[in-house]
Amino acid sequence: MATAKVRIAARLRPRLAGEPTDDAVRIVHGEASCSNVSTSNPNTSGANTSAGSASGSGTFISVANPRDASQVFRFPFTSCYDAGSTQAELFEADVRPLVDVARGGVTVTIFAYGVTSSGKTHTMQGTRADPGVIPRVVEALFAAETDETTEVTVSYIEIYKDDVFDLLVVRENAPKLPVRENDVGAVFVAGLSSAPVRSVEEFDKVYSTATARRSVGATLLNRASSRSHAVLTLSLRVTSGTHVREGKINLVDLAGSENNKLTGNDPSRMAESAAINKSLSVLGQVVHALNTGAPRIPYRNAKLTRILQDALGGSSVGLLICNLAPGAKFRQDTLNTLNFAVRTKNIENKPVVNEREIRVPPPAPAPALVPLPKIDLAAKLAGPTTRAVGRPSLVPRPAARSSTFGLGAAPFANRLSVVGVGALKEKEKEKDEMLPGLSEAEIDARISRAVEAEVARRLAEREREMAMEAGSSRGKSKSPKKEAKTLPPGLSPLLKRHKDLDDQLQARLQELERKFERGNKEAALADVLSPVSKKKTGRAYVALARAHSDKGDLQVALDLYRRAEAYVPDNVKLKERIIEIEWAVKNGKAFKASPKRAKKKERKGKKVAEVLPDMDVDGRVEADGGAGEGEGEGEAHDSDDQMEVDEVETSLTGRAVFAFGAELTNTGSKRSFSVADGDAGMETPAKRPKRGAGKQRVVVIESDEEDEFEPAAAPRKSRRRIGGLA
Ligand SMILES: Nc1ncnc2c1ncn2[C@@H]1O[C@H](COP(=O)(O)OP(=O)(O)OP(=O)(O)O)[C@@H](O)[C@H]1O
Repeated sequence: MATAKVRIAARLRPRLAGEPTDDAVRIVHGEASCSNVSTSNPNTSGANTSAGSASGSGTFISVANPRDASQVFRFPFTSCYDAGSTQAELFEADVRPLVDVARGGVTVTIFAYGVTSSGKTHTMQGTRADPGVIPRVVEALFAAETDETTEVTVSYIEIYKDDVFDLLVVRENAPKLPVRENDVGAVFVAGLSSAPVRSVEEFDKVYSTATARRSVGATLLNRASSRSHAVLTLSLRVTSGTHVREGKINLVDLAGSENNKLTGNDPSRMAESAAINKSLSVLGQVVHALNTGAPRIPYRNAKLTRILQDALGGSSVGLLICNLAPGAKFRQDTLNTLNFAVRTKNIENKPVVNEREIRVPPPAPAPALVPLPKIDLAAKLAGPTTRAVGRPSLVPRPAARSSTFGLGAAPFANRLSVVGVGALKEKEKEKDEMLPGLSEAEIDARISRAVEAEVARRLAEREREMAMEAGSSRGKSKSPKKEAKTLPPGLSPLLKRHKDLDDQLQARLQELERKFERGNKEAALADVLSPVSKKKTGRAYVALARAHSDKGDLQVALDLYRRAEAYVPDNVKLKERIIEIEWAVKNGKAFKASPKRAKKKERKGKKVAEVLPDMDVDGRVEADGGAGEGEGEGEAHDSDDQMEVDEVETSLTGRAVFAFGAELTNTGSKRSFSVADGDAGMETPAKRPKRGAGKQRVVVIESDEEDEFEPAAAPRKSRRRIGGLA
């Protein structure tokens, strides 16, 4: 399958009671021409003649610049839904086609993104009276009239404060689940349960029970605000004749980015908010890294991005629904959301079709001279002779959580299956050597005896080993006998072996978790510091790292730079430095940092340095738009307003330019843009014209292939929030 870009649909929610009416954010149906919309266009919403929604090259979202009323930003997307749009319209135009894609054996990920209270849950879940994407997808799956049989299995997780919980089990019994990667690199949630559903009603039951477990809380902006990201996965197994296709639909309701000044969050909500904002920030970094072709994509920096890895630059087909809240109050958030959408739009996935043939075993040829053996069907069904048919699934299948042996069960099962495979091979051998005339039951009985003998032999061997180990450690251990006595009386050797394997596995897992915790300690500390403290700490580490790097002590420098990264995770320049030093260390090369520039305060006076505390990776103060190395993206993320840093970046020429996606992508044609009324908008703040001076400028933030670029201008932006360490 060819590459597929992530599709974007933007939806503006209606004004809620009490919200002021203003035109800060609008969907403009220009020359919207549904007639010229082709359904083959990857970002086309299809024929949609409703006044409530629109698609086509003339439709755009218009947002007045929050800092300069004379500017209007335009975001031309081909799927734009205004406040009057219905759930059915969005579903029919943008979602239903993807249901068919999933039925074809592809993984589809649909995620709702937007500021808190922008309508994500309404869009994904909806209400009984006005169902959203999720119930409609399920209905479409079961309503499909086809000769194929579709089996649907549901799993449902929430990511709450960067921990993954299974929503299909009651919270008291739901431990945090680890996210793991299988040997082909597919990410999965280990120990996640799933439930087969055979009808809309069955799904409804499972879904509504699980949804009630989701973490929801009231904020000033939303009485029922989602405090977690929720990922509902519908796994499809479509059988058509001798072919099976395995597709998946991930339906993601992200928690909304939050501005704590508006949400009025209390301390516990603030902690949730920090986790939400951090994971969304990592999502932004992933998108940015993909767009800039970065060598390392920071999927691992948050569980959310690890889980969505396949949807972002992976093998799935993606649809991003951007939910927008109307009005000037949310204008900055709206710009951030649209900025994110523009960048996401350029991500290319390489969808993979999971299809295989069911191999039906050929009928055994009848022996010419030998009488046909009598087949004991019961023994055949009960015995260990069942053989796997066809290739293994391409979809990772974590161990079922229902096992009484918990995490230890999987490896034990594997060991047993090793015995089983051996037995099967023996069976084949035996079968070949078998005198004709033996019945299937007799063959199976022999096999069973062989398997039992093998199991008994291995257990005895293991027992002997354990006895020897116990003997050799008797002198060291205080009371080995006592330890042995702690085993439940009458525990069979088989169960003992289970326990050993369980213990070994648990110890290994704990060791891994400890390593992971150690690795994340800095990040955890960084989470609780204020933005200013984070920056200061990051700066201190950078200065120290620089000193070591100058001394040629690169390994220590690298370690310190990495620690700095935990405090300023978005600093592009710092990341680059880390990569450079990693390379130097790996290849045994010397590393020479660029010479330090004069500090800002030395150049412009101390006062300026104090009010512009941004610095580069080596601890230098960054000039305000001055020539230099300030290509790093905004780094001054804080939990209140972290996405603001995406708005402006300093170009290599020292001019402020948009970071609204298009110019950051690796599609050369979108890198540059001009300014409507001269170059004024591109200048540094000192050179900017006064607000409102002259005619209104229109800035087109991104363009679809069919859209023409219009003049652009830079938004006014407090540069103090931006510069950063790089
Ligand atoms: N298209 C719509 N039509 C009618 N009401 C809507 C629409 N979109 C959102 N709403 C209403 O707006 C409010 C906020 O919506 P919702 O809870 O879906 O936001 P959210 O983005 O999921 O918020 P959070 O991130 O805080 O969970 C709700 O009362 C919801 O019913």
